[in-house]
Parts: sequence; structure tokens; C-alpha cells
Amino acid sequence: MAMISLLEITFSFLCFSLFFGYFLIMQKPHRSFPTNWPFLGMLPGILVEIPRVYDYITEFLEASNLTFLFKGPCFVGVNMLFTVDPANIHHIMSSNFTNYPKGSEFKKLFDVLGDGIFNADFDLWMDLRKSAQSMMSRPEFQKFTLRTNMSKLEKGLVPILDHFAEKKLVVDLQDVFQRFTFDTTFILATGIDPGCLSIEMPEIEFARALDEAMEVIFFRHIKPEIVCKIQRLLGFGDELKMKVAHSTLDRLCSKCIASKRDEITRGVTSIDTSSRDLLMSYMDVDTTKFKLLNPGDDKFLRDMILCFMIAGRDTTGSALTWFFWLLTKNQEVTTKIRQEIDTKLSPRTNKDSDHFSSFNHQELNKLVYLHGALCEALRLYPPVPFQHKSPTKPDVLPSGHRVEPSTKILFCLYSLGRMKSVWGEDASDFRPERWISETGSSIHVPSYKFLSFNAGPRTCLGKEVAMTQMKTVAVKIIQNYEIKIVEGHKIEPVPSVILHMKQGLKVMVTKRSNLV
Ligand code: HEM
Repeated sequence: MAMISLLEITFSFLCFSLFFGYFLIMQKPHRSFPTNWPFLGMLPGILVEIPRVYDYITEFLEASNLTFLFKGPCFVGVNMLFTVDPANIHHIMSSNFTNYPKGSEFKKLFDVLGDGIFNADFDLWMDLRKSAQSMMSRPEFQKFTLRTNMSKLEKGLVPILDHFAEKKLVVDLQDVFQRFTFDTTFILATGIDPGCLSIEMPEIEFARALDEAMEVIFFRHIKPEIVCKIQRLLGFGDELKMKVAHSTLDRLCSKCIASKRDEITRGVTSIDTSSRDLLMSYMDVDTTKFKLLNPGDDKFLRDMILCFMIAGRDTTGSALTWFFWLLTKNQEVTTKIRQEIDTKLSPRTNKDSDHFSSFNHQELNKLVYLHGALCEALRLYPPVPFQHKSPTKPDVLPSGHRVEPSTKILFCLYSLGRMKSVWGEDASDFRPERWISETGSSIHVPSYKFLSFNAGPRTCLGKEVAMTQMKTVAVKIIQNYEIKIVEGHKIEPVPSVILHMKQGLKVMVTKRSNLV
């Protein structure tokens, strides 16, 4: 009996393989397009290509005039419309914004973020956005941000780089930048310095849980929902990983909120508005103005903390990592940035070891070439590589594609930055000059073409905070250190919601003062 079953299984397997082999040969109309298998749709193609999923998607989008309908397995009925057409992006993100809320589908995928700003729509989103905007635009908050950055730079980043340079040890810059932005964002969000950036490189539970949650969310985008449901029900695989990460984040946020409430009751927390973190600001947010916010509810505060941590830490850390990797491959760009710093920053700002206290936006705005180099890194390696939308009512996109509420529309930002029809024949080159006009000023590129900070009413609220942070880090490192990538170190992006490097960015650091 067992023998017959074995024979049956082998025979079925052979038929199955021959059947798919036939389709593989006969059905592939273009080598860049995924094969549409019977029953399974194009899912096998994307699963096989997961290790190089970003380039794979870029290839079929380039070959399909910027928009491609990806057929999912017929039994789950999920079709995904991949698009990088700027006209479609503008239509969805701006001109027809109200028809494209985040929706319940997005909230299901990102459930770990609760009802925070990333998941919210309509009136709640409006209250969350307006309140965050008013807190973040206060001059005191901006000074607090700059002070926090400078202090982490001088007391955290510089000693670590000096240590690795002195000991001639390999350092993972991705890890260093993630730790730097984790600490600065945590301070801004909660007022607490978690001390993640230190020579001992401690394991931080919060940071690990965030990473794991983001990785699971990425796979939820491509896995049939039924698989996720079974994993959740039976408690295994990615969904188990998410459950553990979720409860870790709940526990750690609760601890922060309880300690902040305790500080306030004991009067320990200073009422000085110049170091007012977001948690404190949200605890006494004006609920007559923002009626849907509930500062008395710990869940509301927990969701706020998590959204800001995701928003500020991973994104800026990822952008800095890709930027410095691009510099190691383009020495002439590093030289030009050094020349710009030497000629445009005042000698005091440039040389004085305490100069960062005098850094301000005006000074940093003079660094047009550095700005171009950062934008170029964000174009080629957008920290948020995908965006996901669905319409509430059926619609026709400017590209002519009809979309239904069941259609998942995916913008692939990584691919958008590489499209020759959008950026020209040299789209894949790292060329900061692209961002500078003939008169030497920065060129403004519309956000539906340069989507790294999102577009339309949901444009990133932290763009200026992030650009300032990246510029201060860049100036300090480029002026004081020489960075060389470890020979043979492989660079590849991890398929995830945030564009990290799979093996990190392993480099050797040398102090420039030691080079002469
Ligand atoms: C290089 C750094 C950054 C990049 C590339 C970036 C990119 C983005 C993107 C793509 C979105 C849209 C996400 C979505 O709707 O699903 C977004 C939204 C947002 N970002 Fe950023 N971000 C960065 C840094 C920051 C920082 C430092 C903060 C705050 C301190 C921040 C705060 C926000 C907030 C609050 C939103 C939600 C806006 C809304 O939904 O109305 N971001 N960002």
C-alpha cells in the first residue's frame, strides 16, 4: 500500500514538473516578464527571485512601459499592479488622494503599528498629522533635534569611529548608523537615551523586535493571506515571529509610558519646553483642538512611539548606509564634498572641535553638492522601497489601467529611481550633478518622480529632520575619516519594508589626521 502511494506521488511529481517545464518554455513571451503559471499565477517566479527581488521587478517594469499587472494564484484572487509611472503616482498620491486611503488591507499588514499615523485614514489621520506637524515645527523642538544629533555625534559616533580606527578593526557602518538613529529617534520620541550606540554594541531588544516585525510585514505583501492565517492559527513561521515581536514592543512601550507618567506625577520631568519629547507633548495634547486623540490611553501613546521609531530610525539609518557605500565606490564625489565643505563652511564651523553647536540650517543649506549626493543616494536606494495602495472606488489610472477596490497597487520606489524613461539613459549612475542647476542652486524634482519622502498630503513629516541629521553626520565623517570597504564584502539589499544591506556595510576606518 505504502509502495503504491510512493509510486503515485513520484508519478504525479514527474507529471507536474513536465507540465510546468512545458509552460516555462512555451509561455515565456519576454525574458524580463514573469511566467504566468496555471493556478499559481506569477507567484513562483517572484518567490524564486526573492534574493534579487528589487532588480527583478525593475527589469519587468522597464520592459513593460512602467506599469505591469502581476497575476497572483487564482485560488486567492490577488492581482498586484506594479507601477512606477509618475503620472499614476501623481494621480494616486495627490489629485485623487481621497480615493486612495491606506485602508483596512494596509492596516492588516502593518497591524503592529496599531492606530498610529502610518495606519490611520480620514479624520483620525488628519488629527494625528496636524498635531505632529505643530509639535515638530516648534523652534524649540527643532533645536532639541539639533542638540540631540550633535550630542550623539560627539559623544557616541566619534568615539566609536576613533576606537575602530585606532584598533584597526572592521566595523559595520550599517549597525553603527542604525544605532545612532535608534538613539536619536528614541530620545526625540520618549526623552530616554537607550544607549544603543556604544563601543560594546549592546543587543537592544526593542531594535531587534522592530527589525523582525518589518521583515515579516514584507513577506505578508507577497504571501497568500491564507498561508499567514494558517501560520497565525497554528503558531509557527513568520506569524509566530511577529507575535513575539509584537508583545516585546508592547511591553517595552508600556514601560516607557509608565516611567514618563511616574516622572510627571513626581514632578521630576522639567517643564522646560526646550527638551520636550513627543511622548510628553502627546500626553498633554490639546484635545479640544484634536478631538480624536486620546492622551489618557496608553495604547494611543504606544502607537505614537512605534510609528515615530519606524519613521525616524530605520529610514535615516538606511539612507546613511547606502550613501556612504556609494561614496566608497565614487571617490571623486567624496573629494568634491570635501572641497565644498572647505570653501563654503566658515572656518570656525569647519575646524573648531566644538563647532557643531554652531551648526544651523542656513549653514547646511550652502552645501548644495552634498545635498545632491544625498538625494542621489535616496533616489537609487530609497529607504522605503515599496508603497502600497488600493482605491475605494473603481478608477482608471492615467496609464489606462483599470483598478478595482480589490487591486493592490504597488509603487516600487527602488525601480522608479532606475527607470531610463524617467531619469534618462544614465539612470543607474550615481551623479550628484543631476540635482544642481547651471547657476549652482539645487534643482527641485517633483515628488511623484522622486518619491523617497512620499508625495501629496501624506508627504513625510520628518524630511527636514532627516536631511539635517544626514548632513551633520556626513560632514563630520567625510572631514575626519577615510572609509574603505572590506575587500570581497558582498553588498545586497534585504527584501524587507526597509532597504537594509543583507550583510551590513563592513568597512575599515582611518583618521584623516593620521594619513599625513
Ligand atoms: C531618510 C529618511 C526618511 C525617509 C526616506 C522617509 C520616508 C517616508 C515615507 C516614504 C513616508 C510615507 C510612508 C507611508 O505612508 O506608508 C513617510 C511618512 C512619514 N515620515 Fe518619514 N522618512 C524619513 C525620515 C523621517 C523622520 C526622521 C521622521 C520623524 C522624526 C519621519 C516622520 C514621518 C511621519 C510622521 C510620516 C507619516 C506621514 C503621514 O502619514 O501623514 N520621517 N516618510
